[in-house]
Amino acid sequence: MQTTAFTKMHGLGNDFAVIDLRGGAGVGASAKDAAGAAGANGALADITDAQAKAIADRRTGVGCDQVILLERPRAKLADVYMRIRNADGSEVEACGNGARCVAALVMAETGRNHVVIESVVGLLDAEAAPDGRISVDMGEARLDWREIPVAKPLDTLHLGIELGPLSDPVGVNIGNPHAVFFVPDAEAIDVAALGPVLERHPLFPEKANIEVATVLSPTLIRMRVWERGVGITRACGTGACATLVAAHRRKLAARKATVRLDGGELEIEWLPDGHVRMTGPATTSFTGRLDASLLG
Ligand SMILES: N[C@@H](CCC[C@H](N)C(=O)O)C(=O)O
Repeated sequence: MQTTAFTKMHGLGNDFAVIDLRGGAGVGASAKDAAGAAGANGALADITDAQAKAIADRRTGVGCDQVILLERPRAKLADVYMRIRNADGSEVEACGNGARCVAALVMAETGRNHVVIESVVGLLDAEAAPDGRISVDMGEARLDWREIPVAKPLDTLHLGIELGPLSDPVGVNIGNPHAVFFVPDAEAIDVAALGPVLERHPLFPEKANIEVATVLSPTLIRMRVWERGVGITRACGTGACATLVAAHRRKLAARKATVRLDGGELEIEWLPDGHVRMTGPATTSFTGRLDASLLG
């Protein structure tokens, strides 16, 4: 029986099961090539919420924060189409660490050091940096209350909600919704207790990723994250982008800074055109095959 292949990858410990649904032809192949290719996952067209959740399960599945699906691109300029499912099975719009991992895979496949990833939020340009890290243009940071989104008209620089030691976050959308709380000491915050309550706060109709950040200097920010649909993760690329944008909007940081996460550091720059550039590592851990019971 044919089983489904996956690649286990991570960006600073935020880990993924990457499943290739392109029909085995790889990047740049024509539809004819794809149809004729004996791809490992040729028969698999999609996975359900329940299957994604089973794959992500750390006790009985592969174990990961997100399941990432690679599909054939829709846009002419793109090399690959990326879809993202959180560990709870929900499909979401963006994943920064995942984008670097997908870029690294496609770069290895094509031999190019510049690739374009398509997703539901648009086209993301990715480049290999000389030191081996991957730099991705994550698109424009969106700041209007409707774009976060929040439930009512508000200045997103001061969302005004509070819970315990956390208050008045900044709202930022980097393809997905984030609420960034600034605190004197991020290490002292009980993210595991506060994160799930804030994720589901009525102000966030699509829920939100919750960041707790301490600005250590204008170019260094410590950030911890509670990811929507997952929980605490060791790193969140879009969360790091949102944190830098929020810190700059609050006049706490420069336009370019290092964001220090549990799993390591990302360089983030909010460019004058409104786009956010994220630079960091992408690591392949191993390849494997899904147990058929996970797709049952
Ligand atoms: N780990 C990601 C973000 C994944 C999606 C997020 N949990 C959401 O629900 O929006 C990253 O690196 O950006």
